[in-house]
Amino acid sequence: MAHVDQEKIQAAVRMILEAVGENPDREGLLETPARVGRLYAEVFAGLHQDPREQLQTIFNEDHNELVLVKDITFYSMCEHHLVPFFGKAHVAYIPQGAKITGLSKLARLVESAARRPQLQERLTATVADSLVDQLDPLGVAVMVEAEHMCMAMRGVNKPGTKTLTTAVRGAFLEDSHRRAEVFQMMRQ
Ligand SMILES: Nc1nc2c(ncn2[C@@H]2O[C@H](COP(=O)(O)OP(=O)(O)OP(=O)(O)O)[C@@H](O)[C@H]2O)c(=O)[nH]1
Ligand SMILES: [Zn+2]
Repeated sequence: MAHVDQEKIQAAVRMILEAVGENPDREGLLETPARVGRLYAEVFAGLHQDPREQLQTIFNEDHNELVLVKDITFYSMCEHHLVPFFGKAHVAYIPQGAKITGLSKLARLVESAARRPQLQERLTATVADSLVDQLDPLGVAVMVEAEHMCMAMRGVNKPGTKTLTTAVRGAFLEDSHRRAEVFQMMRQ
């Protein structure tokens, strides 16, 4: 809850309720500004973190083959409309120099990068670049599949669309076979 000005959020939510023609003093809405304040503290908790900090657990294990954690569910907030986009991230890397990280740390990395006003492309690139920075791996491949509520419930009104973004670094960039293989494993 740190770093979030609860008083300011509550005043702002009250103003939004008034602006849309609601009565913020009716019984059902009395606690809403406080609830939204707590909600924002949670969904924007990554904003004051450096996602790379999630990768501080490093094991000395000489495994120079693919590591892939698939189907990491995440919820993020579209920075244009402040409504959710959500889906799954698939994170792969090929370690080198006997530097591997804890598997859960890959999911924590996605969480940290997602919990802020975000773009899907930036989320994808941030996950890939954090791994490059912290582990100096031979290669990194990240794929994110998401549905954007701003496309589903308003605007173009197209529920059910899926947006896929990728970020590849190192060996996956240079070797099209490796890249095709890892993308196939991610989509299986
Ligand atoms: N590239 C990218 N675009 C996104 C993402 N999230 C939302 N958008 C898009 O951001 C765009 C914002 O477009 P604007 O024309 O400024 O806003 P708008 O009038 O609300 O646009 P519509 O959604 O088309 O109604 C829309 O096309 C959204 O689909 C994202 O993660 N990446
Ligand atoms: Zn949006």
